[in-house]
Amino acid sequence: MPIEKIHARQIFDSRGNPTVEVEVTTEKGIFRAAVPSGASTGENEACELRDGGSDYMGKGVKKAVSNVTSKIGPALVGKDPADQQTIDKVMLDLDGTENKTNLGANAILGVSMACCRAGAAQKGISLYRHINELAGKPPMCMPVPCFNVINGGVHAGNYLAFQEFFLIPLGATTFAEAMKLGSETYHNLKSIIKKKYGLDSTAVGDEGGFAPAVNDAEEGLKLLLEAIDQAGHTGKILIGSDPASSEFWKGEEQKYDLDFKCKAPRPEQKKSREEMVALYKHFCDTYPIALLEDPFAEEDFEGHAQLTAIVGDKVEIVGDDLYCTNTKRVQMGLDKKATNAMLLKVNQIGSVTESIAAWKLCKDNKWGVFVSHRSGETEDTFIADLTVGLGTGHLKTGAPCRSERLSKYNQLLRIEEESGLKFCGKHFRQPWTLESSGGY
Ligand SMILES: O=C(O)[C@@H](CO)OP(=O)(O)O
Ligand SMILES: [Mg+2]
Repeated sequence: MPIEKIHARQIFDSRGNPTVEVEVTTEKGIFRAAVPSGASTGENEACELRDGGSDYMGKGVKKAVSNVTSKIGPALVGKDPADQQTIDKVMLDLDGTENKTNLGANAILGVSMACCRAGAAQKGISLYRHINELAGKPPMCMPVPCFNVINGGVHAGNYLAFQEFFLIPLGATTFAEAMKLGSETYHNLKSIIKKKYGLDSTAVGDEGGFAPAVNDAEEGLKLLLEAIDQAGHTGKILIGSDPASSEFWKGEEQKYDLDFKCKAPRPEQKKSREEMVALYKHFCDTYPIALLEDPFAEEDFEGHAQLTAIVGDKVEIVGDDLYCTNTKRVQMGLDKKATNAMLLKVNQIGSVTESIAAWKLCKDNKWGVFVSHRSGETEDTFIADLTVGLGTGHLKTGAPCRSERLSKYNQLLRIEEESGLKFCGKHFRQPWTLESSGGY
């Protein structure tokens, strides 16, 4: 049942910016996918093609849409949607550039994900099972949802430098229970923030987490512990953070500026790499931290490696901007022992096949893979199925509120109900031994 038609349109993401939506038609129906977009983007991400000019503040995606309808569509009509590798290869060849600057990673990814859905329908199986087959059938399990409940950095209007603080409900026994732990703690956090900082501090950032006027990251960590305690879930929820530190790295001074958003920056908040290593070590020694993502800037492999050497046996150190879901960058990280995990964002690399390749490189080297949404999201739920299909064991897709975040969590509730797969929380820490969890 070959592809009959490929259509695309401009829709809007959760920040109100234009993005690409693609529809692939086969005899089985119409299969749709929408492309997310980041704010704290890595330098090495594949090209997100924007129109420029004055419409939509330059952020229109009409060119990418037209690349789908006028260039990609004609090249893929008649092809088998279940043959993901060929679909993606045709697009990469057509684009012909290293970074997808010709057609746009947003155009290519939209088609790639929509074809993946069409391929699953053609085989008559769920999307996560189709992805699992594309990946060579690794053991599957229900992932630990990492809820980003405090927002800072470039995602929020407070002065907090660190971008994300996660609740990691490892003590749950099912995905549904993990949702309960996350949701109850989120609501307790709201009441604590309201009492301490006032009602206006309960406004939320781009990913649905609160954006209180805390003084520093440590105050954020303490708020999480208080909320976990007040919710009655102490011992069941660990914590994590994505400082997204490329955003506050001052290259000219070789310093990390933790007051980069403050009107009156405090001199002691400008820290060297070594001071940052010491700060993270203090956090890991003092708080139940299971994961740190992008603790150092995107070219600071050395800072990452120093931290991984010290805390990597018990804390997952994840490279996001550092790798951009790109096998070449991941290989650099492997060679330098920079981290012990990679963040997987499908639009950083721009196709399903290349995302699976990055996952495989990590898996073969016993690294964790942490699947992620973008701060600009749509109601598309693709990453929920991707996480289960690859058996990555954890994902982050924001707070347990706002529909563009909940659409993924809700899809995982459906998958858990349909599949009966086990929740793999107990395997969160290194060594990463999903195989022993008795997955699918
Ligand atoms: O840094 C991140 O990990 C992401 C997602 O949380 O943010 P953005 O999409 O803005 O890059
Ligand atoms: Mg990140």
